[in-house]
Amino acid sequence: MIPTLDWRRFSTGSDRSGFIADLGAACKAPGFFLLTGHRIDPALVSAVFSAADGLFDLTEAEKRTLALPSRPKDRGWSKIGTESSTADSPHPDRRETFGIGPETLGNAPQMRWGTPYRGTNVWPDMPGFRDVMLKYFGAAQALSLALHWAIAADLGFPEGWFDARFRKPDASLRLMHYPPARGLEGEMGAGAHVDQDALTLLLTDDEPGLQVWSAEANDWIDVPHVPGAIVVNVGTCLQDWSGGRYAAPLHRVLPPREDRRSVAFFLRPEKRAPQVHQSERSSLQAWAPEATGRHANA
Ligand SMILES: O=C(O)CCC(=O)C(=O)O
Ligand SMILES: [Fe+2]
Repeated sequence: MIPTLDWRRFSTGSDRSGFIADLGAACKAPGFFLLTGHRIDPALVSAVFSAADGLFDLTEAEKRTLALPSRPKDRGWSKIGTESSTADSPHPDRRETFGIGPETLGNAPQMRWGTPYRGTNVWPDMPGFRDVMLKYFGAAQALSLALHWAIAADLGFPEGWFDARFRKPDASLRLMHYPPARGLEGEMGAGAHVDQDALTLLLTDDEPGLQVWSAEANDWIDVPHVPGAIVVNVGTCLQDWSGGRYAAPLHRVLPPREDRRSVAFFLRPEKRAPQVHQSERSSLQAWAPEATGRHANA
């Protein structure tokens, strides 16, 4: 149900047109695919998970020093139960998160005013943590930009169309830890939502929980964990750029049986709106006006 695509078909040129066609089909439905052959070092991925485990293992008092309450979701630590992926849900997400943004953007003067989604990173006092995260941030960003070359070809956009929009991409890395379910009514790891970015690259561990809504099946379907594969999904920004040909799929995370970890990399274009709830689709116009087609050269 969730297609697997081997990036080497595109990157080595062995089957570019086949890869582009399969990628396009996957982005239309279900809007999720597994990417293999991507050349992100498995040792780097393990190091990211180990560093994330180390962070979430800190005491609550230590983690509180890494929380940036004015900028939730984007940078720093966020405690279990403080956020909700689904609008107006009485059940907050049962997960703790740690967000990292682009270092360079964060240090620009206009980024220091507490604007939501902007700001400087906060780093735990843990040897190697920052280096590992920034190295993975760079690798995930490069891969997500390269995927857009194939996407441009599928959508019939001129070469470089996306490059112009991602010259200084705004992106973030979110480490997530879902504690085991307590079995309470309505409990959810992450409520049903669509991602408000162009593409999301997700690393999962082997604890199940992630599900995507399938219109075809008229049901939730499990997104499998395939060792070494990266889970990729379409966000609302790319959905709009594609004129609705691609779908930003609704997905959620069920409360896991055992501790579950995941690492999401969100790629967005340069322009960003003030922080809005994920359900407020009209807000897209504020940060990706070209997505509406009304500002073709924005
Ligand atoms: O943890 C996961 O597997 C997915 C999380 C997610 O969908 C998100 O943070 O947007
Ligand atoms: Fe998501």
